[in-house]
Amino acid sequence: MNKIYLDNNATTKVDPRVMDKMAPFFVEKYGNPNSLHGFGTETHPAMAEALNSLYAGINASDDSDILVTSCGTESNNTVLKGIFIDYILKGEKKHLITSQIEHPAIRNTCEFLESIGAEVTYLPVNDDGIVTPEILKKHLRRGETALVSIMWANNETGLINPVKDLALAAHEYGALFHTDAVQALGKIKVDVQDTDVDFLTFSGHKFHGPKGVGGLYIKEGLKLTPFFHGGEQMGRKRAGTVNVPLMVGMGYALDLAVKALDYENKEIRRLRDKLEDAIMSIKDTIVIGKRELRTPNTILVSFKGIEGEAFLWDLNWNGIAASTGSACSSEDLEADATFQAMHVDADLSHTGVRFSLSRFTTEEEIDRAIEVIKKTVERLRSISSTYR
Ligand SMILES: Cc1ncc(COP(=O)(O)O)c(CN[C@@H](CS)C(=O)O)c1O
Repeated sequence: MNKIYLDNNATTKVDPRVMDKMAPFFVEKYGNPNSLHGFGTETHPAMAEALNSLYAGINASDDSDILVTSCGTESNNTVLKGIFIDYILKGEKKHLITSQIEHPAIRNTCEFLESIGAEVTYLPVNDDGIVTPEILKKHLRRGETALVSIMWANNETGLINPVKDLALAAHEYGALFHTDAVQALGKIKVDVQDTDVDFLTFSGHKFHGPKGVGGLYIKEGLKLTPFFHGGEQMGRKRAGTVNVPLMVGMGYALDLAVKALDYENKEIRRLRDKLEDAIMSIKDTIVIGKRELRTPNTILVSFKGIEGEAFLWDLNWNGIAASTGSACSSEDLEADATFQAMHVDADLSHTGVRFSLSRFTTEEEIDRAIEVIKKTVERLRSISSTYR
Protein backbone atom coordinates (compact mmCIF):
# COMPACT_ATOMS: atom_id res chain seq x y z
CA MET A 1 0.00 0.00 0.00
CA ASN A 2 1.35 3.47 -0.80
CA LYS A 3 1.99 5.44 2.36
CA ILE A 4 0.74 9.04 2.49
CA TYR A 5 2.51 11.51 4.79
CA LEU A 6 0.25 14.31 6.04
CA ASP A 7 2.15 15.19 9.25
CA ASN A 8 4.59 17.78 7.93
CA ASN A 9 4.14 20.11 10.92
CA ALA A 10 5.76 17.33 13.01
CA THR A 11 8.71 17.01 10.64
CA THR A 12 9.34 17.05 6.92
CA LYS A 13 11.19 14.85 4.45
CA VAL A 14 14.68 16.15 3.68
CA ASP A 15 14.60 17.44 0.12
CA PRO A 16 16.86 15.08 -1.93
CA ARG A 17 18.67 18.16 -3.24
CA VAL A 18 19.48 19.08 0.36
CA MET A 19 20.84 15.57 0.95
CA ASP A 20 23.16 15.98 -2.04
CA LYS A 21 24.32 19.34 -0.72
CA MET A 22 25.14 17.90 2.73
CA ALA A 23 26.82 14.63 1.66
CA PRO A 24 30.38 15.93 1.00
CA PHE A 25 30.60 17.34 4.54
CA PHE A 26 30.19 13.92 6.14
CA VAL A 27 32.93 11.99 4.30
CA GLU A 28 35.14 14.35 2.29
CA LYS A 29 35.16 17.84 3.86
CA TYR A 30 34.75 16.60 7.41
CA GLY A 31 37.21 18.93 9.17
CA ASN A 32 36.37 20.92 12.27
CA PRO A 33 35.62 24.45 10.99
CA ASN A 34 37.59 25.90 13.91
CA SER A 35 40.74 24.03 12.91
CA LEU A 36 43.34 26.25 11.23
CA HIS A 37 44.50 23.57 8.76
CA GLY A 38 43.03 22.93 5.34
CA PHE A 39 40.60 20.26 6.52
CA GLY A 40 38.95 22.89 8.68
CA THR A 41 39.15 25.91 6.41
CA GLU A 42 37.77 24.06 3.38
CA THR A 43 34.38 23.97 5.16
CA HIS A 44 34.21 27.76 5.44
CA PRO A 45 32.89 28.71 1.96
CA ALA A 46 29.88 26.40 2.31
CA MET A 47 29.20 27.61 5.84
CA ALA A 48 29.33 31.23 4.68
CA GLU A 49 26.94 30.39 1.83
CA ALA A 50 24.57 28.70 4.29
CA LEU A 51 24.66 31.66 6.66
CA ASN A 52 23.94 34.03 3.77
CA SER A 53 20.93 31.90 2.87
CA LEU A 54 19.65 32.05 6.45
CA TYR A 55 20.07 35.84 6.57
CA ALA A 56 18.35 36.26 3.21
CA GLY A 57 15.59 33.78 4.06
CA ILE A 58 14.34 35.93 6.96
CA ASN A 59 15.61 39.26 5.54
CA ALA A 60 17.99 39.79 8.44
CA SER A 61 20.41 42.71 8.30
CA ASP A 62 24.14 41.95 8.05
CA ASP A 63 24.69 43.53 11.47
CA SER A 64 22.32 41.10 13.22
CA ASP A 65 23.26 37.67 14.55
CA ILE A 66 21.99 34.25 13.58
CA LEU A 67 23.09 31.46 15.92
CA VAL A 68 23.02 27.92 14.56
CA THR A 69 21.52 25.74 17.30
CA SER A 70 20.53 22.10 17.57
CA CYS A 71 16.77 22.66 17.20
CA GLY A 72 13.87 25.02 17.78
CA THR A 73 13.64 23.96 21.39
CA GLU A 74 17.24 25.02 22.08
CA SER A 75 16.63 28.36 20.36
CA ASN A 76 13.51 29.00 22.48
CA ASN A 77 15.33 28.04 25.67
CA THR A 78 18.25 30.29 24.77
CA VAL A 79 16.03 33.37 24.53
CA LEU A 80 13.83 32.72 27.57
CA LYS A 81 16.64 31.68 29.89
CA GLY A 82 18.97 34.37 28.54
CA ILE A 83 16.39 37.07 29.27
CA PHE A 84 15.77 35.56 32.70
CA ILE A 85 19.49 35.78 33.52
CA ASP A 86 20.03 39.22 31.97
CA TYR A 87 16.97 40.97 33.35
CA ILE A 88 15.11 39.00 36.00
CA LEU A 89 17.96 37.41 37.94
CA LYS A 90 19.65 40.82 37.97
CA GLY A 91 16.47 42.35 39.41
CA GLU A 92 16.07 44.84 36.55
CA LYS A 93 12.69 43.46 35.41
CA LYS A 94 10.56 40.56 36.63
CA HIS A 95 7.79 39.85 34.14
CA LEU A 96 7.52 37.65 31.04
CA ILE A 97 4.50 37.42 28.75
CA THR A 98 3.68 34.49 26.50
CA SER A 99 0.43 32.84 25.38
CA GLN A 100 -1.70 29.84 26.23
CA ILE A 101 -1.28 28.41 22.72
CA GLU A 102 2.52 28.19 22.58
CA HIS A 103 4.46 25.02 21.86
CA PRO A 104 5.67 23.17 25.00
CA ALA A 105 9.20 24.41 24.24
CA ILE A 106 7.92 27.84 25.27
CA ARG A 107 5.17 26.97 27.77
CA ASN A 108 7.20 24.43 29.77
CA THR A 109 10.28 26.65 29.79
CA CYS A 110 8.19 29.56 31.10
CA GLU A 111 6.71 27.31 33.79
CA PHE A 112 10.25 26.34 34.82
CA LEU A 113 11.29 30.01 34.98
CA GLU A 114 8.20 30.73 37.09
CA SER A 115 9.38 28.03 39.51
CA ILE A 116 12.66 29.91 39.98
CA GLY A 117 11.19 33.37 40.38
CA ALA A 118 9.89 34.83 37.13
CA GLU A 119 6.39 36.30 36.91
CA VAL A 120 4.76 34.96 33.74
CA THR A 121 1.48 35.92 32.07
CA TYR A 122 -0.04 33.39 29.65
CA LEU A 123 -2.22 35.42 27.31
CA PRO A 124 -5.57 34.06 26.14
CA VAL A 125 -6.58 34.15 22.49
CA ASN A 126 -9.59 35.83 20.87
CA ASP A 127 -12.52 33.90 19.38
CA ASP A 128 -10.50 33.40 16.21
CA GLY A 129 -7.69 31.78 18.21
CA ILE A 130 -5.39 34.75 17.64
CA VAL A 131 -3.29 36.75 20.14
CA THR A 132 -4.08 40.42 19.39
CA PRO A 133 -2.19 43.59 20.41
CA GLU A 134 -5.29 44.61 22.38
CA ILE A 135 -5.04 41.45 24.49
CA LEU A 136 -1.29 41.97 24.91
CA LYS A 137 -1.56 45.63 25.96
CA LYS A 138 -3.87 44.68 28.85
CA HIS A 139 -0.99 42.77 30.42
CA LEU A 140 2.15 44.71 29.46
CA ARG A 141 3.78 46.43 32.46
CA ARG A 142 5.99 49.41 31.58
CA GLY A 143 9.38 48.98 33.25
CA GLU A 144 8.56 45.46 34.47
CA THR A 145 7.90 43.32 31.40
CA ALA A 146 11.26 42.12 30.08
CA LEU A 147 10.10 39.96 27.14
CA VAL A 148 7.01 39.07 25.17
CA SER A 149 7.18 35.70 23.37
CA ILE A 150 4.30 34.93 20.96
CA MET A 151 4.54 32.30 18.24
CA TRP A 152 4.26 33.37 14.60
CA ALA A 153 2.11 30.39 13.55
CA ASN A 154 0.55 27.73 15.75
CA ASN A 155 1.80 24.20 15.14
CA GLU A 156 -1.60 22.54 15.68
CA THR A 157 -4.06 24.94 14.08
CA GLY A 158 -1.80 26.82 11.68
CA LEU A 159 -3.32 30.07 12.96
CA ILE A 160 -1.06 33.07 12.33
CA ASN A 161 -0.51 35.81 14.93
CA PRO A 162 -0.03 39.51 13.97
CA VAL A 163 3.67 39.52 14.86
CA LYS A 164 4.44 43.01 13.53
CA ASP A 165 1.71 44.64 15.64
CA LEU A 166 2.57 42.54 18.69
CA ALA A 167 6.25 43.54 18.49
CA LEU A 168 5.23 47.19 18.16
CA ALA A 169 3.05 46.95 21.27
CA ALA A 170 5.82 45.26 23.25
CA HIS A 171 8.32 47.97 22.26
CA GLU A 172 5.87 50.73 23.26
CA TYR A 173 6.09 49.36 26.80
CA GLY A 174 9.85 48.90 26.77
CA ALA A 175 9.73 45.11 26.39
CA LEU A 176 11.69 42.97 23.96
CA PHE A 177 9.81 40.67 21.54
CA HIS A 178 10.55 37.06 20.58
CA THR A 179 8.61 34.91 18.17
CA ASP A 180 8.81 31.16 17.75
CA ALA A 181 8.60 31.05 13.95
CA VAL A 182 9.21 27.32 13.60
CA GLN A 183 5.87 26.79 11.84
CA ALA A 184 6.14 29.94 9.73
CA LEU A 185 9.39 29.55 7.76
CA GLY A 186 8.70 27.80 4.46
CA LYS A 187 4.96 28.37 4.74
CA ILE A 188 4.56 32.15 4.83
CA LYS A 189 6.86 35.15 4.25
CA VAL A 190 9.05 35.84 7.29
CA ASP A 191 10.74 39.27 7.39
CA VAL A 192 12.48 40.20 10.64
CA GLN A 193 13.21 43.79 9.57
CA ASP A 194 9.64 44.50 8.48
CA THR A 195 8.20 43.05 11.70
CA ASP A 196 11.01 44.48 13.87
CA VAL A 197 11.18 41.40 16.10
CA ASP A 198 14.14 41.22 18.49
CA PHE A 199 14.54 37.44 18.52
CA LEU A 200 13.20 34.73 16.18
CA THR A 201 13.36 30.94 16.41
CA PHE A 202 13.42 28.49 13.50
CA SER A 203 14.09 24.77 12.96
CA GLY A 204 15.57 23.08 9.89
CA HIS A 205 13.43 19.97 9.87
CA LYS A 206 10.24 21.98 9.35
CA PHE A 207 11.15 23.14 5.85
CA HIS A 208 12.72 20.01 4.32
CA GLY A 209 16.08 20.43 6.02
CA PRO A 210 17.65 17.91 8.40
CA LYS A 211 16.61 17.28 12.00
CA GLY A 212 19.02 18.35 14.75
CA VAL A 213 19.65 21.88 13.55
CA GLY A 214 17.86 25.14 14.18
CA GLY A 215 18.51 28.84 14.36
CA LEU A 216 18.08 31.89 16.54
CA TYR A 217 17.96 35.38 15.05
CA ILE A 218 19.17 38.18 17.37
CA LYS A 219 18.57 41.75 16.24
CA GLU A 220 21.67 43.91 15.88
CA GLY A 221 22.79 45.56 19.09
CA LEU A 222 21.12 43.00 21.38
CA LYS A 223 23.09 40.64 23.58
CA LEU A 224 21.97 37.45 25.36
CA THR A 225 23.85 35.46 27.97
CA PRO A 226 24.72 32.27 26.08
CA PHE A 227 22.85 29.06 26.76
CA PHE A 228 26.01 27.04 26.07
CA HIS A 229 29.41 28.17 27.39
CA GLY A 230 32.61 26.60 26.07
CA GLY A 231 34.68 27.18 22.95
CA GLU A 232 34.88 30.27 20.76
CA GLN A 233 32.39 29.14 18.14
CA MET A 234 29.92 31.78 16.89
CA GLY A 235 31.82 34.48 18.73
CA ARG A 236 31.21 32.68 22.04
CA LYS A 237 27.45 33.21 21.58
CA ARG A 238 26.81 29.47 21.14
CA ALA A 239 29.69 27.19 22.06
CA GLY A 240 30.11 23.73 20.52
CA THR A 241 31.52 22.45 17.27
CA VAL A 242 29.24 23.50 14.47
CA ASN A 243 27.56 20.62 12.66
CA VAL A 244 28.70 21.66 9.21
CA PRO A 245 26.57 19.30 7.07
CA LEU A 246 23.40 20.14 9.02
CA MET A 247 24.09 23.86 8.83
CA VAL A 248 24.77 23.64 5.10
CA GLY A 249 21.61 21.58 4.68
CA MET A 250 19.44 24.00 6.65
CA GLY A 251 20.71 27.02 4.73
CA TYR A 252 20.07 25.39 1.35
CA ALA A 253 16.67 24.08 2.51
CA LEU A 254 15.61 27.61 3.45
CA ASP A 255 16.78 28.84 0.07
CA LEU A 256 14.58 26.25 -1.63
CA ALA A 257 11.66 26.87 0.76
CA VAL A 258 11.61 30.61 0.11
CA LYS A 259 11.71 29.98 -3.64
CA ALA A 260 8.73 27.58 -3.22
CA LEU A 261 6.56 29.99 -1.21
CA ASP A 262 4.38 30.84 -4.20
CA TYR A 263 3.81 27.14 -4.86
CA GLU A 264 3.08 26.59 -1.17
CA ASN A 265 0.55 29.38 -1.07
CA LYS A 266 -1.17 28.52 -4.32
CA GLU A 267 -0.98 24.79 -5.05
CA ILE A 268 -0.58 23.44 -1.49
CA ARG A 269 -3.27 25.80 -0.26
CA ARG A 270 -5.54 24.50 -3.04
CA LEU A 271 -4.89 20.88 -2.04
CA ARG A 272 -5.41 21.72 1.64
CA ASP A 273 -8.69 23.47 0.82
CA LYS A 274 -9.80 20.47 -1.29
CA LEU A 275 -9.16 18.19 1.69
CA GLU A 276 -10.85 20.65 4.07
CA ASP A 277 -13.94 21.02 1.87
CA ALA A 278 -14.30 17.23 1.75
CA ILE A 279 -13.88 16.96 5.54
CA MET A 280 -16.43 19.72 6.11
CA SER A 281 -18.95 17.78 4.01
CA ILE A 282 -18.95 15.13 6.78
CA LYS A 283 -21.64 15.98 9.37
CA ASP A 284 -20.80 16.81 13.03
CA THR A 285 -17.31 17.94 12.11
CA ILE A 286 -15.53 21.17 12.99
CA VAL A 287 -12.30 22.64 11.67
CA ILE A 288 -10.47 24.87 14.14
CA GLY A 289 -9.75 28.37 12.89
CA LYS A 290 -10.74 30.23 9.74
CA ARG A 291 -8.68 28.98 6.80
CA GLU A 292 -7.76 32.51 5.71
CA LEU A 293 -6.11 33.04 9.10
CA ARG A 294 -4.00 29.86 8.85
CA THR A 295 -0.80 28.73 7.20
CA PRO A 296 -1.62 27.21 3.79
CA ASN A 297 -0.85 23.60 4.69
CA THR A 298 -2.61 22.92 7.99
CA ILE A 299 -6.02 21.64 9.11
CA LEU A 300 -6.98 20.79 12.69
CA VAL A 301 -10.30 18.98 12.68
CA SER A 302 -12.63 17.33 15.21
CA PHE A 303 -15.06 14.56 14.35
CA LYS A 304 -17.79 14.33 16.97
CA GLY A 305 -17.97 10.92 18.65
CA ILE A 306 -14.50 9.83 17.54
CA GLU A 307 -11.37 9.71 19.76
CA GLY A 308 -8.38 11.17 17.98
CA GLU A 309 -6.10 8.23 18.74
CA ALA A 310 -8.58 5.66 17.38
CA PHE A 311 -8.97 7.72 14.23
CA LEU A 312 -5.19 7.97 13.75
CA TRP A 313 -4.73 4.20 14.12
CA ASP A 314 -7.32 3.59 11.43
CA LEU A 315 -5.66 6.11 9.15
CA ASN A 316 -2.26 4.55 9.88
CA TRP A 317 -3.68 1.12 9.09
CA ASN A 318 -4.67 2.55 5.70
CA GLY A 319 -1.20 4.02 5.18
CA ILE A 320 -2.01 7.63 6.07
CA ALA A 321 0.11 9.55 8.63
CA ALA A 322 -1.44 12.41 10.58
CA SER A 323 -1.35 13.42 14.27
CA THR A 324 -3.52 14.49 17.20
CA GLY A 325 -2.22 18.01 17.74
CA SER A 326 1.55 18.23 18.05
CA ALA A 327 3.74 15.15 17.88
CA CYS A 328 5.47 15.94 21.15
CA SER A 329 2.24 15.70 23.11
CA SER A 330 0.69 12.86 21.14
CA GLU A 331 0.94 10.46 24.12
CA ASP A 332 -0.77 13.04 26.32
CA LEU A 333 -4.45 12.18 26.56
CA GLU A 334 -5.25 15.49 28.26
CA ALA A 335 -7.51 17.85 26.34
CA ASP A 336 -5.25 19.81 24.08
CA ALA A 337 -4.07 23.16 25.52
CA THR A 338 -4.78 24.90 22.24
CA PHE A 339 -8.33 23.58 22.16
CA GLN A 340 -8.81 24.66 25.77
CA ALA A 341 -7.44 28.12 25.03
CA MET A 342 -9.91 28.38 22.14
CA HIS A 343 -12.81 27.18 24.32
CA VAL A 344 -13.49 24.21 22.02
CA ASP A 345 -16.24 21.94 23.48
CA ALA A 346 -14.80 19.35 25.86
CA ASP A 347 -16.18 16.43 23.86
CA LEU A 348 -14.42 17.75 20.77
CA SER A 349 -11.12 18.68 22.38
CA HIS A 350 -10.11 15.01 22.67
CA THR A 351 -10.71 14.34 19.03
CA GLY A 352 -8.45 16.86 17.33
CA VAL A 353 -6.66 15.46 14.28
CA ARG A 354 -4.05 17.53 12.48
CA PHE A 355 -3.36 17.17 8.76
CA SER A 356 -0.35 19.12 7.46
CA LEU A 357 0.70 19.00 3.82
CA SER A 358 3.99 19.90 2.12
CA ARG A 359 5.26 20.68 -1.36
CA PHE A 360 5.72 16.94 -1.85
CA THR A 361 1.99 16.25 -1.29
CA THR A 362 0.18 15.26 -4.51
CA GLU A 363 -3.43 15.56 -5.67
CA GLU A 364 -3.67 11.75 -5.86
CA GLU A 365 -2.61 11.52 -2.21
CA ILE A 366 -5.28 14.04 -1.19
CA ASP A 367 -7.94 12.17 -3.18
CA ARG A 368 -6.96 8.89 -1.47
CA ALA A 369 -6.90 10.57 1.94
CA ILE A 370 -10.43 11.94 1.42
CA GLU A 371 -11.66 8.46 0.54
CA VAL A 372 -10.08 6.87 3.63
CA ILE A 373 -11.18 9.67 6.01
CA LYS A 374 -14.82 9.36 4.96
CA LYS A 375 -14.80 5.57 5.37
CA THR A 376 -12.98 5.78 8.71
CA VAL A 377 -15.40 8.33 10.20
CA GLU A 378 -18.36 6.22 9.07
CA ARG A 379 -16.86 3.02 10.50
CA LEU A 380 -15.87 4.48 13.88
CA ARG A 381 -19.20 6.26 14.34
CA SER A 382 -21.07 3.05 13.49
CA ILE A 383 -19.36 1.25 16.39
CA SER A 384 -19.40 4.24 18.76
CA SER A 385 -21.43 3.84 21.96
CA THR A 386 -21.83 7.58 22.32
CA TYR A 387 -22.35 8.91 18.83
CA ARG A 388 -25.94 9.10 17.64
C1 LIG B 1 5.98 25.99 17.10
C2 LIG B 1 7.04 25.00 17.44
N1 LIG B 1 8.07 25.40 18.25
C3 LIG B 1 9.05 24.53 18.59
C4 LIG B 1 9.04 23.22 18.13
C5 LIG B 1 10.20 22.29 18.52
O1 LIG B 1 11.08 22.21 17.43
P1 LIG B 1 12.31 21.18 17.49
O2 LIG B 1 13.19 21.55 16.35
O3 LIG B 1 11.67 19.80 17.31
O4 LIG B 1 12.94 21.35 18.86
C6 LIG B 1 8.00 22.77 17.30
C7 LIG B 1 7.94 21.33 16.83
N2 LIG B 1 6.58 20.88 16.78
C8 LIG B 1 6.32 19.55 16.27
C9 LIG B 1 6.99 18.48 17.12
S1 LIG B 1 6.45 18.63 18.78
C10 LIG B 1 4.80 19.31 16.17
O5 LIG B 1 4.40 18.18 15.95
O6 LIG B 1 4.07 20.30 16.28
C11 LIG B 1 7.00 23.68 16.94
O7 LIG B 1 5.99 23.31 16.13
